[in-house]
Amino acid sequence: MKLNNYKIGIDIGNSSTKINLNLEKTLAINNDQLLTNEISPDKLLKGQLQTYDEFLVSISSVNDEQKTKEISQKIINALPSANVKTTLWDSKTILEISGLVNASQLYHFGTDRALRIYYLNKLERGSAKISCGCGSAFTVEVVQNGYLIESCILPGLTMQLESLHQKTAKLPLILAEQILDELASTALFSTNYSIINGVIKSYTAIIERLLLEYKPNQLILSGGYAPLLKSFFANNRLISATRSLESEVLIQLL
Ligand SMILES: Nc1ncnc2c1ncn2[C@@H]1O[C@H](COP(=O)(O)OP(=O)(O)O)[C@@H](O)[C@H]1O
Ligand SMILES: CC(C)(COP(=O)(O)O)[C@@H](O)C(=O)NCCC(=O)O
Repeated sequence: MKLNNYKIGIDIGNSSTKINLNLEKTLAINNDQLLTNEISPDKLLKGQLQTYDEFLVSISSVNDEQKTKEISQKIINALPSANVKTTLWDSKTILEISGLVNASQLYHFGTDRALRIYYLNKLERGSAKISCGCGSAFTVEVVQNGYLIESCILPGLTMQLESLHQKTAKLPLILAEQILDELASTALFSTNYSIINGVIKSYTAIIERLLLEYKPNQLILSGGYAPLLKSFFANNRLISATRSLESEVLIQLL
């Protein structure tokens, strides 16, 4: 008899953990909050628990072993104890099964990057495909015809905004969530305008350059800041924002 499976993808980033529930929805929970509070089973599955015989949990993490264990255990504890099967993925395994030709050069990559490369390399061949991870860090992966051909890592949006404030005497702290409101209300060339303009263009200029250089037929922004960054490109049909791409791929790996 076939078991009635419920699949859960857990993508543990540097700031937050994305919990994908059976490809139906994704919860994003701050790691510090996850570590200090219990997760109620109801928050996780809203009473759907009883209808499933088996929970398949697919986990990846860019954190150390201890933090990864603590975070995943918190989530697993919120599931019914019977029939929970977990798989913890590492970058080497993800890249090997991605079929990427130069996979063996990339085993040091973060698992989030390996999951995006896996996704890009399963798309049809020919044109370049590009992913940008827009989370704690901003990363770029360019895949074409089975090879990774470009890679960048730079500070993420919050990291840039916080470091400008913390490492200078006079620059204010701007929160990522305030960017659109602030741009709409601040005076042209104000300090806030200049900070936002500089930080956002550090990403959009890279993206424009990638579009020119590699002429991709898809450029996928993922991570929490993906929709915000996409809003700075007027109607570019090649650019999409999929916040929970990595946790969806984790479910596809099962
Ligand atoms: N699906 C989501 N919905 C709402 N906010 C999200 C989502 N995913 C991430 N975020 C938020 O986006 C910001 C960047 O986080 P994220 O992309 O998860 O970075 P990391 O992978 O480095 O942890 C965080 O404030 C996080 O809470
Ligand atoms: C680059 C990263 C910090 C991005 O992490 P994130 O912003 O998704 O939390 C992470 O993928 C990582 O630690 N990578 C290891 C080095 C590498 O990918 O080359």
